[in-house]
Amino acid sequence: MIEFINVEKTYPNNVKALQNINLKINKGEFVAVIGLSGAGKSTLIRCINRMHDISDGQLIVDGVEVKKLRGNEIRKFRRRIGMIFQSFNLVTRTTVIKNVLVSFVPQLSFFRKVTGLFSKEHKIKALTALDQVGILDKAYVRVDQLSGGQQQRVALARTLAQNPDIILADEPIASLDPVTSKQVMDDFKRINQEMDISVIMNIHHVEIALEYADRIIGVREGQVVFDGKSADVTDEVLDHIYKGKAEEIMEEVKGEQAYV
Ligand SMILES: Nc1ncnc2c1ncn2[C@@H]1O[C@H](COP(=O)(O)OP(=O)(O)OP(=O)(O)O)[C@@H](O)[C@H]1O
Repeated sequence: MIEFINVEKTYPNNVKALQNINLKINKGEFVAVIGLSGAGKSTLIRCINRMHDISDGQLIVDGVEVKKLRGNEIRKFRRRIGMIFQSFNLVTRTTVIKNVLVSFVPQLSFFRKVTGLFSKEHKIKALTALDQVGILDKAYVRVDQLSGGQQQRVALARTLAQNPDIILADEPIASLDPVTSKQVMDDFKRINQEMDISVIMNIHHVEIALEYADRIIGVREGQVVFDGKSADVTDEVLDHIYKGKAEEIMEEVKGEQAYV
């Protein structure tokens, strides 16, 4: 379980990105975090694996208080939490399987690190992960020959190969077309359901969030302003989460009408 207790995050430039966050996310949940740009979605997700330190409160992941972890403990902790980014973060000049095998590097002996020799067991794990996201046939293809959706699947396979309990996804479909986005979201859903891996995703596409996530966390100005089932998200709820944006659009429309 992931638990936020009165979590606050203030960046060094004094921007208060998170305030008074109290949340409990159970194992196996599929959660979408939605809200305006700058609302604090990325910060909220990135505190979970300590890419960002919280400024106050407690963040507890499966009984571990994240801010108390030191050095090697942080590396070990992060191995249980996969992270998927909008930009895939792959080495595009090399093969798909090598990109997945990279996830095992921290576990290798010095000899294997230096020689780049992966064990048979690691190779089987990497191929299994590629099979789980439907791109086993691409294992020996160079990443730069794949489509955006296929590249995101490689990133997902690299994460799966670590055998994570939690996957954090920061705008995973932001640079994909609608059809590919659906395919990648289907992968996330299947992984969530079949492997019981919690998925916490920051996403701009509200309709997709509602279609795939079981739970929606709405963030506005660093605070949780909605936390409930996707099925309970009405237009009024969305107005509340995106308050301010509607007025801005109306002003823009008015401005354009005046121009016309
Ligand atoms: N490294 C940083 N240093 C200082 N301020 C930051 C930093 N990262 C984010 N912020 C600020 O914190 C606030 C929350 O940012 P965050 O990136 O979490 O929002 P977001 O909801 O994910 O936005 P987007 O959808 O545009 O990515 C914003 O005001 C942002 O400018």
